[in-house]
Amino acid sequence: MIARLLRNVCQRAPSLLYRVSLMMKPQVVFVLGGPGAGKGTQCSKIVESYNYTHLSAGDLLRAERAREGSEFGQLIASYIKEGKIVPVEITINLLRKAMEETIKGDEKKFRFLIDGFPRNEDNLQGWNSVMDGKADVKFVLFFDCGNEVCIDRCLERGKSSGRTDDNRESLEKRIQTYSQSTRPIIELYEKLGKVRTVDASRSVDEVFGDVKAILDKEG
Ligand SMILES: Nc1ncnc2c1ncn2[C@@H]1O[C@H](COP(=O)(O)OP(=O)(O)O)[C@@H](O)[C@H]1O
Ligand SMILES: O=c1ccn([C@@H]2O[C@H](COP(=O)(O)OP(=O)(O)O)[C@@H](O)[C@H]2O)c(=O)[nH]1
Ligand SMILES: [Mg+2]
Repeated sequence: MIARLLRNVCQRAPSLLYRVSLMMKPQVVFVLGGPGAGKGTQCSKIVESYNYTHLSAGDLLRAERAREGSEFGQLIASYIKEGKIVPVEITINLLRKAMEETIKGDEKKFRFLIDGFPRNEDNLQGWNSVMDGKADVKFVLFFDCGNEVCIDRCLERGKSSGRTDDNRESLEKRIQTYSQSTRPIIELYEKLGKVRTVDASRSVDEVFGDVKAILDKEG
């Protein structure tokens, strides 16, 4: 009797598990750090080995800027060049849509690396008002890197990136925005015990070694 019951449960387990996975709330890791700290590079490496979808807020904004007929193209272009942070109403919609489309395409894809967001108080408020209760922020993966290294990496990237903001003038503004607006957000999460910090000034592989240790521990 008990054996039959157990066999029944075991046979049904895969479908039960599948149903549970359908109900999974999106699990989010915010990926933060200065311009050029290596957020995008490390996210690309993470998705090769872990079950995460990488969403770069900057990439989504650049795509929206390039989209024909976008009512926000001009605004986004000027904010990016000036190193300012785009009003959250625009960014949060792009992020929400990207998350929804990912989950719609495959219900098992509910883990997200949200790269380069939230960058200021406005971003955080926008996230909380739109996503609160709809997604869990597991932790912030913080790529800690000195300003000089960040600037050098972006200038090097600027030789081939075609980005309008990988130049000295924009970079000075981006670094200022990072110090004044983004660092306080990281500190806020730090107080909640939600920041996992990696020394990002080392080689890509050394940095990734620490990232793997964090992800393996966090599950
Ligand atoms: N650990 C590293 N050491 C040296 N160069 C790096 C490292 N990580 C990334 N880079 C390079 O620095 C530039 C910025 O990296 P990227 O991942 O785009 O940073 P972010 O997304 O934080 O701006 C890129 O040209 C990238 O190839
Ligand atoms: O949530 C975001 C993310 C990016 N940006 C803008 O996009 C630029 C480039 O961001 P990205 O994350 O691509 O730059 P990175 O830090 O990776 O070099 C920023 O300086 C901002 O102007 C923004 O306004 N809101
Ligand atoms: Mg990036």
